[in-house]
Amino acid sequence: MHKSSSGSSLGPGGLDLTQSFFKPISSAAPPSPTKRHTKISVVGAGNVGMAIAQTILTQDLADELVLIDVNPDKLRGEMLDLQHAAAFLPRTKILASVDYAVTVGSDLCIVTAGARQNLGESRLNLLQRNVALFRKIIPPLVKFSPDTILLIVSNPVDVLTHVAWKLSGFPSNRVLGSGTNLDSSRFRFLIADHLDVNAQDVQAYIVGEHGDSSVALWSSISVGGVPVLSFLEKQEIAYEKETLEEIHKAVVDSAYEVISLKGYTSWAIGYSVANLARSILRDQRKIHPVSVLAKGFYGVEGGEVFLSLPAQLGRGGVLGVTNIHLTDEEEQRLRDSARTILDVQSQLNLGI
Ligand SMILES: NC(=O)C1=CN([C@@H]2O[C@H](COP(=O)(O)OP(=O)(O)OC[C@H]3O[C@@H](n4cnc5c(N)ncnc54)[C@H](O)[C@@H]3O)[C@@H](O)[C@H]2O)C=CC1
Ligand SMILES: CC(=O)C(=O)O
Repeated sequence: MHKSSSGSSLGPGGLDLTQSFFKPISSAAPPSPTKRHTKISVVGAGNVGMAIAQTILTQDLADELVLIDVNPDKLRGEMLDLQHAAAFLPRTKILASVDYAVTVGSDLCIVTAGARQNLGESRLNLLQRNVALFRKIIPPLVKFSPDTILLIVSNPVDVLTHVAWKLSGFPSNRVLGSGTNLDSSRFRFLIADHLDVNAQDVQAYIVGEHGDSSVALWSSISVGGVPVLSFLEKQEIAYEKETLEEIHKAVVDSAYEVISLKGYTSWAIGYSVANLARSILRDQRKIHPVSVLAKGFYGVEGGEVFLSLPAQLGRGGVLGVTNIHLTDEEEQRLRDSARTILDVQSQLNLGI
């Protein structure tokens, strides 16, 4: 007997044995109409797509998980490898295809397909190669799931989130990029390590570009509810501005270092994106630094630009942007980061 990818139990000769194994209970209540069936599609079954897929499975975030890629052998291999873990995981139907029809009715589409950085290469350098792919990826996703939320991960993530927004024709609340959710986790890890506390007790945001021009919001960092910089100042404890700059530089250098050591980054982005998927699909209304349409927030003007700001996420996608107090210097750095992205974006002619 084998279990088909559609989930039915087939005996020899294709005989459907489901009815023989189970006597239906006629009085059993039908499935609750309030329990939604949740479907997530992941485009790109590479290092990042598979790290996201496996985290989604272990965290029980979807009833149905779909993988899409251009490489059918890799795709089927990955699908089978995950399906073979069924006995150890919450029940999730796993499908894979090169045909986007399989994504129909997805609640969330996560795009990880595309070129990744070579040793020392910047994220922005990937732009032309990945825009060409997005022209093939976004239209069929939209066709089969017109009500979906698009979560972009491929780099350069901020510009590609803008491209996905344009190509989809969706309202901006339904298109976001994973942005600096990952950078902020790296930041929290480094601060926690420095202070020997738990990273989950550190509230700290990196905003702006997911890349070299990102901005660390030092003025709003708190640990266990204690605002760190004002605490040090009140206690007259001296700290070096250079130490802060070094921690931010370590965040910016993180991806370059991991890529130089193992060739790509995957586990942290897997957890980061699964964390976003949970907030969206379970309507958690949590605040995450993610790439959103930033025009008009924090003095960002001069064009339609996506970059990371602390945003509240729920079933409707991006519900709002929180109004954290920024120092003049932080606000200026954020505007500079927006300018960096806009300069790159201005080289694109999407013709949309
Ligand atoms: N935003 C973030 O924080 C992060 C973003 N990334 C980015 O994620 C992307 C993927 O990285 P990896 O998974 O390491 O690369 P990878 O090379 O392992 O996987 C890319 C996958 O995309 C597939 N692909 C190529 N063209 C496609 C198309 N037209 N349709 C569907 N699939 C297609 C390839 O067959 C491959 O399986 C890169 O752009 C990378 O820079 C990586 C880590 C973190
Ligand atoms: C590759 C990448 O964008 C990252 O790990 O931050």
